[in-house]
Amino acid sequence: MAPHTEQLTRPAVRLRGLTRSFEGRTVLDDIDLDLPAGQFTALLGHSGSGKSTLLRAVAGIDHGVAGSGTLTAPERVSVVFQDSRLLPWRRILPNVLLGLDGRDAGERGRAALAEVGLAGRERAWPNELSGGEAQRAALARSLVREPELLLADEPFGALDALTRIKMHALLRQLWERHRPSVLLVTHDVDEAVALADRVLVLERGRIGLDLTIEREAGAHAAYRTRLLRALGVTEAVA
Ligand SMILES: Nc1ncnc2c1ncn2[C@@H]1O[C@H](COP(=O)(O)OP(=O)(O)OP(=O)(O)O)[C@@H](O)[C@H]1O
Repeated sequence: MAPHTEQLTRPAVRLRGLTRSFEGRTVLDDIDLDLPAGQFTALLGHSGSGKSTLLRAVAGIDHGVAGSGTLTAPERVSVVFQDSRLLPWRRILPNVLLGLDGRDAGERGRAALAEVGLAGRERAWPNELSGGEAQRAALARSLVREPELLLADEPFGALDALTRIKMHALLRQLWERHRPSVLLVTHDVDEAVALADRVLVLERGRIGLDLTIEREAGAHAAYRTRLLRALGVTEAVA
């Protein structure tokens, strides 16, 4: 996977006037959004605010949903979900390689597995992996396709807190190495601030806050407070 040094000027994704409704109820209301190439963006919002609907629209997998708008997105898009979606009847390497061909596919699959810390587990069955390992395999399956855009819908939502922290470090490391544009859907404010360079807050069908995250020591708490306020959340302990 060739790292590129592209400037953050050419948008990888351009959405214009995106509207989506279910049974007459508008979930996304005339959204315009540019995701610059190589940027790591997190999308925060309350449950039901339309985060997954927006991600599916960007992925082009919301056929049959009522709506309008235009989308420009790269050709190579990978999607990771909360559940690894590994096929239980295939070993890990064939799962990672699913639908790929070419003489070097096996080698690339092994390299991707090594990169996510699963070297030596190529012949394991999905049910032999822990939840965290299964998500590592899902990341390898995405990476081996060399995506220009990586869409992740709460990929760590089902993991325990410690595994989640390790996965955060892994995802950030993979992003730094390969620089795909990333859109990460999460409802975890700390996850958004820890990983992303830009955090969007979705509310009432619109992007209510568009926050650039500067990686400075000690800045995390201030971003956290600002995002919680935007979400209308009060913490029990100040
Ligand atoms: N296929 C569908 N048919 C009907 N309603 C839907 C459909 N998909 C989503 N919705 C509705 O659209 C709204 C937004 O759903 P969406 O899954 O995008 O929210 P979300 O922010 O991702 O929520 P969560 O954080 O709980 O996953 C919800 O009210 C949901 O019930």
